[in-house]
Amino acid sequence: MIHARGLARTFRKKKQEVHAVAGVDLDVEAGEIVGFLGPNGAGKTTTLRMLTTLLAPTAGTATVAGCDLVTDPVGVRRRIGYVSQSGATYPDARAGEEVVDHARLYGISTAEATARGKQLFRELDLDGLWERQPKSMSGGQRRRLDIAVGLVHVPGLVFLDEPTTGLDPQARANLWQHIRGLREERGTTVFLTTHYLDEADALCDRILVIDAGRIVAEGTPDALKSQVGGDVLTVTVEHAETAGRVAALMAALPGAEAPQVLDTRVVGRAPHGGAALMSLVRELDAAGIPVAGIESRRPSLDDVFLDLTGRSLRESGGPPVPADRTPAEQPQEMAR
Ligand SMILES: Nc1ncnc2c1ncn2[C@@H]1O[C@H](COP(=O)(O)OP(=O)(O)OP(=O)(O)O)[C@@H](O)[C@H]1O
Repeated sequence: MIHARGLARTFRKKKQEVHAVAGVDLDVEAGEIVGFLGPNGAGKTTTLRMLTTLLAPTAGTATVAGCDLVTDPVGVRRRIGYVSQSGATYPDARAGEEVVDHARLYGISTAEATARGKQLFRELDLDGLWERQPKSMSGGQRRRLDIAVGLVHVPGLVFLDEPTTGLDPQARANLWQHIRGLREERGTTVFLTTHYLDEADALCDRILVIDAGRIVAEGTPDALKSQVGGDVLTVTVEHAETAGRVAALMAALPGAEAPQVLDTRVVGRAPHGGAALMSLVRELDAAGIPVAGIESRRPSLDDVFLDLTGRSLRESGGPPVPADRTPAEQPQEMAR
């Protein structure tokens, strides 16, 4: 459904070139739900804007929904839906009109567009808002309206740029259900960006991780998590001055990696977390170190992220990487 090779986009900013997307290869098969994850400024939106023909690539080739991105952009546009981060509805129009007008652009009759629009309003919990102006809707309602607009022409491939940002947990869960339903009932392929790791984990068949304009990992959520060696051990000490001794004990566990000390928290990784935890508890006890909490957990997608990008996705927000610096030279935002 999407096949891109060497896709790249460079911007000039204050006399400096920024390789927003620096040669991306990606393949998305029909019927897949694929999540595109990366820290702020990694190149997600730029990639989406290229794949949806809104931005010309500076290099590379791609076919999207069977059409060549560069030589047949109209063919691409006919076959896709795109819900941008900022949305595309006019604040003064009527919500229902927006949906119907969008469908009409795709040659759908007013009657059919209205029926589809009303069904989407029901599914997305927008019932009763058909006549409402977007400017008087809540942020979450407007987001769901954007999504209704992006889906009303029943595209075979949908691009969603952070679809659930600003939605409350119930609205997010509804939308996930709707996205799964699109795939199950209509075989729709979905390519989405998100900052929510639980969303990527719960919804996506496969995840692509982009950092500094390059794909740095891809796989199913489980495969990515199993790449992270060992379980995550966290000990919270009562007095920060004892954290160093705890880190030394943790580092001495069989197969452990160098732990991090974050004030009163010591975080490390070791294989077989349960057994490692038991032996750590014994040693802490023997050393007489007072502990406020101790836990072992399976690695999460955030741990995968931290491993791959040196940053936590939740706390990312770093500056763009100038073109003359490699991803490895990117400033590390968070102490590891
Ligand atoms: N029109 C533009 N002109 C100059 N630089 C740009 C432009 N658009 C994007 N960039 C830069 O390209 C890089 C990638 O931006 P992009 O918006 O694709 O990142 P992103 O991964 O979508 O980030 P976020 O998660 O914050 O939305 C950033 O450094 C950004 O500042």
